[in-house]
Amino acid sequence: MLDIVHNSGDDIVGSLRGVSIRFADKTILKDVNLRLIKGQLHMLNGPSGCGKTTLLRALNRLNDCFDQHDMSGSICLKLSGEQVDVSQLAHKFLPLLRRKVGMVFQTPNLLPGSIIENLLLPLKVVAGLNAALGLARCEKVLVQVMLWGEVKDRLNADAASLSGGQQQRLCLARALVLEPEILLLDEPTASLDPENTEVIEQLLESLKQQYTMVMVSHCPAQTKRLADKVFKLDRQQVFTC
Ligand SMILES: Nc1ncnc2c1ncn2[C@@H]1O[C@H](COP(=O)(O)OP(=O)(O)OP(=O)(O)O)[C@@H](O)[C@H]1O
Repeated sequence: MLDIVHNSGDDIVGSLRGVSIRFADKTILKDVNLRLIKGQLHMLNGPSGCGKTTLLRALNRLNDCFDQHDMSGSICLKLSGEQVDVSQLAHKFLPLLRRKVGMVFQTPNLLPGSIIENLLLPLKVVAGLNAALGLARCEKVLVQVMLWGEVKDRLNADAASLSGGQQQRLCLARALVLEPEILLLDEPTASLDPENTEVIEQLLESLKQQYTMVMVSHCPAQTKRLADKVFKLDRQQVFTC
């Protein structure tokens, strides 16, 4: 079913048409059609194992990392003002796609190293930026994720010494430092206590206008607090609420 929303074409930053995804002989999603609207937080809900993470990963082709994966249909994203058919992108463009479509995972997955290295390394490897140029950008994103005040005096400390909530904010900063346009968030508060969950939720609320977000959540209250649009996944289909 096509998501019928009367948005001007300019507002649509993503269109999935007839997307089906299989792992080996198991169909996970079948003939999915949906639209992503600029600056909105789109929430994916649904029972465990229904394919929420699989759908997220399709948007930046992370499912390609797994064997026996097969996808058909088209996923068009508007990136840097141009329509890109993600499903047809050659492998050599995937690092650029993943830079523009950043992802934050359920549990913080920091790189081994210091706080600042967690930001400078992706900047160097993915964006080719040297440390001198990168530092200003690191400060900007650490401010953006409300972490600067807590880490500015210990940027060279081991990132693993941060609390769980701080680590998750650093993971968000690591995605933001690459200047993405779309953010994929896979249950980003699942491993956090209520206090840290609230901090991350405030943060996501503040990022809404600047980024188009697609997020997975199992929590109805969180969905109510954050979502501009809800997609419910069930029995291989996606329904717009
Ligand atoms: N790399 C993979 N190889 C084979 N099967 C996979 C792979 N990734 C996911 N699956 C299968 O696809 C189905 C959907 O998984 P997915 O992780 O997308 O569900 P989910 O809705 O995010 O679940 P949860 O809410 O429990 O995190 C599951 O049956 C899972 O076992």
